[in-house]
Amino acid sequence: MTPPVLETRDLSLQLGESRLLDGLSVDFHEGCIHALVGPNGAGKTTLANTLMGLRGYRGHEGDILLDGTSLRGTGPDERARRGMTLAWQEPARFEGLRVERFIAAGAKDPGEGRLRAVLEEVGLDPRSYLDRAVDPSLSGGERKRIELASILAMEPRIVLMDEPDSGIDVEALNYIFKALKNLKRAGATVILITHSAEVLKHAGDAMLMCCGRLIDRGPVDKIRPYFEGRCIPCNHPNRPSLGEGGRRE
Ligand SMILES: Nc1ncnc2c1ncn2[C@@H]1O[C@H](COP(=O)(O)OP(=O)(O)OP(=O)(O)O)[C@@H](O)[C@H]1O
Repeated sequence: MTPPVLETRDLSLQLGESRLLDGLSVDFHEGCIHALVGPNGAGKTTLANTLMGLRGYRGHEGDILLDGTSLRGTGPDERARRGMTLAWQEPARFEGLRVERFIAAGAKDPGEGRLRAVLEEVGLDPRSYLDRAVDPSLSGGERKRIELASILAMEPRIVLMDEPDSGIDVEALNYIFKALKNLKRAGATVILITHSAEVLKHAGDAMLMCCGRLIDRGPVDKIRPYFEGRCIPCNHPNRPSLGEGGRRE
């Protein structure tokens, strides 16, 4: 495997009383699609926010390295400049901005031909969408696809995607899978947060998180039992099958 592009070393994040990340050491590689899975509240989005250096997530212990260099002291703008991008569960709206300008804003090549191509790549007809406003008149799925188009246009090195399939119909999902394949082919590192066994199939490896910790990591088949209700035992406080002190009954 190639050296890691992005890695965390003993990464922990305490917010108030809660330890949201707890000693996470993980690495992410060029041209790989890494799935990040785990139950609600496991800390997946928190990890994505921390990797991206968002406000409120920078007071962590441990380190995050990009190309072997610590990202300590850098914010999301600097990380974006170095090729990192995050697609949220609920994409930002940038109310009123035209789709064309929204996509062009971060595009490596903001030429109209490229903007049209990325819209087509996510299955949206540029003739119908380039002039639309990014506002509530777009459906949730349309907004999500437009955000994905904007990410493709950025030609990022590292893409963090939080549940790219949520609110997406079957046809659109196929476009997302194609876009993932293209990102991988272009050498991007994709970190895919998902609750879907279908999406998991498109990853090269998977990481199972729970309670802010890395529980297991390996080929997708190793992690698949989690999706079949056969979770790897851990001390998740919300598990009904756990007795006092977090032990299995
Ligand atoms: N800013 C915050 N302050 C305090 N607690 C937080 C904060 N952000 C998240 N949490 C808590 O941290 C835990 C992890 O949340 P996170 O959103 O990272 O989980 P997740 O694995 O992405 O879950 P889901 O699958 O439900 O999206 C949750 O218990 C959440 O309530």
